[in-house]
Amino acid sequence: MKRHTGLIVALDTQDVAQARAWAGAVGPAAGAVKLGLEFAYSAGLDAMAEVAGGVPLFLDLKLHDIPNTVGSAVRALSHLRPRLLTLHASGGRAMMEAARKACDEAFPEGERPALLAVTVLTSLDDQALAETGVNDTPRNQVLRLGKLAVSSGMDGLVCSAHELSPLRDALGDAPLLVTPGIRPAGSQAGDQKRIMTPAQARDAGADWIVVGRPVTQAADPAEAARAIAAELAG
Ligand SMILES: O=C(O)c1cc(=O)[nH]c(=O)n1[C@@H]1O[C@H](COP(=O)(O)O)[C@@H](O)[C@H]1O
Repeated sequence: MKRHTGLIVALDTQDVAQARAWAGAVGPAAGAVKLGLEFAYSAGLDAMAEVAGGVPLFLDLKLHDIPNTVGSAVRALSHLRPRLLTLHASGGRAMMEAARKACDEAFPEGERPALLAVTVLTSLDDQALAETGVNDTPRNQVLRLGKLAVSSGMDGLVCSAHELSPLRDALGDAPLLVTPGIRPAGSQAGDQKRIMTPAQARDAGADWIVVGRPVTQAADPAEAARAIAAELAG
């Protein structure tokens, strides 16, 4: 199946004016903008909806706590009306089910965010994952957590593009698969370990790619976002 792959730009900054300027610049090329922990802890949650403006908001708060706390946190976020919301799959089944229930109860039908379970961070390679006590490859751990997350009611997963093909084989077309760790040819990997280019991620079956620094640190972020959108459409 030929799949449409959209671009999400990660606006990682503490500066509200900067985030607003980036959102305006990349908005025409991006299907959504992502605001995460750095922005939330500095500018606050209400600034997130304001900064996104008319662009759909990916609220990347990576919730990870006991079920009661995560469920309550999801309820407390409902006024922000994000399109996508993250939590950690490693929080376990009961935590994800509590998030699902809270989301279904607190958000009106048709305005519920897609709940995305983060599997294995794209900054982890085999060795770094082993140091956390997981004696398996990132690929197998992503598959394990991905199956758990989908069977716990999650709408999709955050994973690296390297795991897309085994996830599609195991879980089919339905789950939204969202891949950070995307680096256009020639750009710096930085702290990302499991990386692919936009076109490679598209061909492997991503619904969305998430790109931050290669866009926001470019001389012309609007042009960088346009070039990635063009690569995805090509
Ligand atoms: O949940 C995420 O969005 C996420 C998960 C993950 O495994 N890896 C990852 O990089 N991210 C986020 O995706 C963005 C990637 O940014 P760049 O590395 O600058 O392109 C950051 O905002 C990360 O917080």
